Amino acid sequence: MKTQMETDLRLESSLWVGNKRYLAVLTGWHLKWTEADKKNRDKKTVSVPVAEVVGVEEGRVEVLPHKSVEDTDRDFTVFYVKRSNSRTSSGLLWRLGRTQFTCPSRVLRDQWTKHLRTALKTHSPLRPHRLLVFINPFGGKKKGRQIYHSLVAPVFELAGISSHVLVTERANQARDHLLKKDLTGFDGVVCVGGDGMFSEVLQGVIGRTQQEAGLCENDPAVALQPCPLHIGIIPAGSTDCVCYATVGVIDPVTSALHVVIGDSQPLDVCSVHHGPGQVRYSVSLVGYGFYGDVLAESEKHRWMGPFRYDYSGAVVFLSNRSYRGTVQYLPADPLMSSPRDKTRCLSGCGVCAKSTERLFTNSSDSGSLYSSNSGPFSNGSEDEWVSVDGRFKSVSLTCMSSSCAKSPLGLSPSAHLADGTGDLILVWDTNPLGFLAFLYRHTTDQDQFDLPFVEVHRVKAVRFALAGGGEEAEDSEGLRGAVDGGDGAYVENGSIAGSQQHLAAGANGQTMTCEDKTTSPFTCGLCCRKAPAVSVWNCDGEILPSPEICCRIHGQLVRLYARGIEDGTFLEDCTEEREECNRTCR
Ligand SMILES: CCCCCCCCCCCCC/C=C/[C@@H](O)[C@H](COP(=O)(O)O)NC(=O)CCCCCCCCCCCCCCC
Ligand SMILES: Nc1ncnc2c1ncn2[C@@H]1O[C@H](COP(=O)(O)OP(=O)(O)O)[C@@H](O)[C@H]1O
Ligand SMILES: [Ca+2]
Repeated sequence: MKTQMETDLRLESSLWVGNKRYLAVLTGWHLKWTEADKKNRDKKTVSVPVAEVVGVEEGRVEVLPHKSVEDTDRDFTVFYVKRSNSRTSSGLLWRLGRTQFTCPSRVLRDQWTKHLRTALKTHSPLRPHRLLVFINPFGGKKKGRQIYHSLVAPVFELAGISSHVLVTERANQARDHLLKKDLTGFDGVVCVGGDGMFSEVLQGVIGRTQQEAGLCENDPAVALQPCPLHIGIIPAGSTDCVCYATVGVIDPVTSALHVVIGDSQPLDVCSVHHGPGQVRYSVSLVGYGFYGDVLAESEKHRWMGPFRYDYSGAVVFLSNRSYRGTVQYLPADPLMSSPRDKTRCLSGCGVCAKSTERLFTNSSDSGSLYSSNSGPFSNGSEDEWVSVDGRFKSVSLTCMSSSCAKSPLGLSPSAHLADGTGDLILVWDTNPLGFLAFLYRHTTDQDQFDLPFVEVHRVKAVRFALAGGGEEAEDSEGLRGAVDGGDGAYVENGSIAGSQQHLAAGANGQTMTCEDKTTSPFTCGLCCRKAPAVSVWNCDGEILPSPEICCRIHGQLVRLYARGIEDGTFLEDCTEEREECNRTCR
């Protein structure tokens, strides 16, 4: 049955596109045009969801590279999202589609443009009108400014968005701006840069929301307030993992189009408490051991650009370190999903939708996946925690798949963007070949968890402590956890004598000079034969000063201008008529 709104907006006319006549129809939800003078079976219909119309302009208009308007009074131009199936990435590339229509009269032209604009307002309530844009001019290959001005700004302009652009002059400027300045009138914040830049915006937006709600964000027991400002990411960094995992491609135009049509993707956030009053937020990687060491090493080679991670990855791999520690985790409900279930979180994901229901319809949860009596930090829940200790090559926690160009399926391919859980990946000490196999599997579709020294758990919270309360004086294989796998062959590499200096460095967050005068404790595995006993935490590309942390996943704390990864194979089935499709074509 048609709704009143659909009936009111319906418009049907015979229009021209070039020298062909089309029957154009605007219903409540779609704009369609079908060739009029063809036999039935040759007829092609182009169908664009109103939600994916970017803008409507009078005249014959071109946009990229520069806007030009040929002002004729019977023409109008529609700009919309057009998909192309990119073979190199997991999602779909979006391009700006453009069709110029000619009407029989000016009156009809004005009717079309008016109806289309009304339909846009009605169907896309989240389209931004005013955006705050931060550009990191030094991210990735240092092309942030160019990317924004040549590819993104014209799309924003076409969609009638007014943008306030700030090119940052120092690290943390975007975060401080969001924490302190007047943000009235902005619908969203866009960051042009990499994961580090996104992380700044994340800290700022979450911090500001909690300040305004009068909540203490440093308290891991507090249910944080979801953020009202949407965040858009224009990828111009090194790893660009948050963009890749939420859109499926690294492409500034695709991301700009998600912003202008007001797409909305909720995202889980992990609060990482790393000392009294110290909190950071992460969405992709909280990693100790390998990923911490790679980040620490890579900071010395920033001049290499994105390649610094490959270089540092190889250096750290060759240094063959492992670290002792105690990991505790609070398992998530195993009936909801599992990190080994081989499903993927795609646009319109059912698991995330169930989580939205649980989060926002159950009032006793007061906006949190933790009810008051089963929360990880409330009294009486200690027995729900699982504890393992031993020697690890790497301990990682991710709230989402963390896919990126290096690893197209990511750190945890079945993780969900918005299910209120994270995946904890424990890689026990093993021989270098085993660890290389683990790393290598990230670049293929082989299961990196199907190895005897790897385990993965879907969790709501995690705690990490140095084994023996930070006293790294003894190194006992007896501390090894119950899970078998690592052969302990390289235990001597982590032997402690002589490495106290490095332990102090890790714990205080200071850079110290090792006995052999290297500048960082993280390279001493190569230069002084005695590896440090303690690694650092990599929190979305930021080194944390403390090795002892406590993490909690906050379900759907922020929203991005994105819609999750669109499944290209699905699209192939429904390019003609997309009426029934509520996933890719919504
Ligand atoms: C043998 C090939 C191994 C490939 C292993 C690929 C694993 C990739 C997992 C990537 C997870 C990414 C999570 C995102 C982290 C970002 O927040 C964060 C900040 O990004 P930004 O600088 O863009 O702001 N990025 C990072 O911390 C970088 C982590 C990257 C790790 C790459 C490791 C490469 C390893 C290469 C090993 C080579 C072994 C060679 C043996 C001879
Ligand atoms: N103007 C600036 N100068 C120096 N550092 C900056 C500036 N603006 C942002 N940053 C910092 O640069 C770091 C890396 O930025 P990012 O955009 O993530 O690039 P990349 O992906 O190459 O690391 C971020 O942590 C951010 O805080
Ligand atoms: Ca999640």
